[in-house]
Amino acid sequence: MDSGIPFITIPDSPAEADPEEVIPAEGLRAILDNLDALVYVSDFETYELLYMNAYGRRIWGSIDGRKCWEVLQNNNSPCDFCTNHLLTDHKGNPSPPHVWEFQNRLDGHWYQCRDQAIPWTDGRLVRLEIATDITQRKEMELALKEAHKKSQAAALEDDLTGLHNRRAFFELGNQLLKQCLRNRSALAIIMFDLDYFKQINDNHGHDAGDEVLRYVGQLLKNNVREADIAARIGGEEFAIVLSEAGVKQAADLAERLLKLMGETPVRYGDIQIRPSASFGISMLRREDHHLDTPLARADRAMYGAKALGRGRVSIDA
Ligand SMILES: Nc1nc2c(ncn2[C@@H]2O[C@H](COP(=O)(O)OP(=O)(O)OP(=O)(O)O)[C@@H](O)[C@H]2O)c(=O)[nH]1
Repeated sequence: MDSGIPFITIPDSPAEADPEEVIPAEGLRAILDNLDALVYVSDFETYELLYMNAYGRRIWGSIDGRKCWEVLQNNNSPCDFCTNHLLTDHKGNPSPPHVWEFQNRLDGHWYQCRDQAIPWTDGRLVRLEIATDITQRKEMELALKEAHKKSQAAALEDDLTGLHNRRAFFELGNQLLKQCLRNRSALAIIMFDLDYFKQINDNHGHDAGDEVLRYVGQLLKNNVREADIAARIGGEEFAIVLSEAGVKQAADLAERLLKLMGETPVRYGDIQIRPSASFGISMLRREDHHLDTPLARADRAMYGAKALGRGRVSIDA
């Protein structure tokens, strides 16, 4: 089929047309074929393509005897996202244009489509789509969204260890606390502080100290459940919120972390550092309404562990 349209008139129908305003087919074809947009027309019932401008024919070739879904998507049946049903009302009259965005499954390009039911030259209603390629804009939007997500994540992440930072610890920890209060389930807090960390810095340098902190971060990532919150809340201070965990579970985890610190040394150049830490544990109480309160009890217990000689776990009574 020739992709040109016979005489089309502006305004509405040939009957009302002023001969002065009739645009010859060549003129109309020139306009449509030079648009930087895809324009096509298809039959509502048969999906047969009745017209496609040069923009589309350059991509998909001849439309002769082909259906829109064969040409545009290389499908064997109508597209599952076809919008034809949105283009007429329940009486079968044209609805306002439907504007939407979609990604072509064949070429991956994004298009903004403006779909509309219009009367065709023989009077029947047909589908008109005008689609503009918005791939560049879409890619920019997606890149921006990704960057936004990353910057949001970075604001909650501790740069050195990749653990949650202090802000994230309180934000997420308080959410967990409220959930546990609502469900009347247990919640445990572990807090620990590395022992004699100043000496590590003094003896081996600040970079060696940083390596120890990274090592502790990795230790927590490997041993703390995803549902729990592990954070670096100060220079050499860490804390973990364990949801639905009792005191024994928390003490077991603290003992395991302490043991692992002793067993697997941190390698820094040709030296090995075996860090140690003092742990304090507290349990959520019904009257706690903010993480500050059980954290302060875990902190007290931790100083108890320091006072008792370090490298141990102390539980808030
Ligand atoms: N390398 C490194 N050191 C840090 C960082 N943040 C804090 N520190 C150091 O951590 C040390 C903490 O020292 P102290 O508070 O005296 O604690 P400690 O030496 O661990 O002694 P105890 O806690 O009593 O066992 C200080 O020397 C800080 O400079 C960091 O990000 N990197």
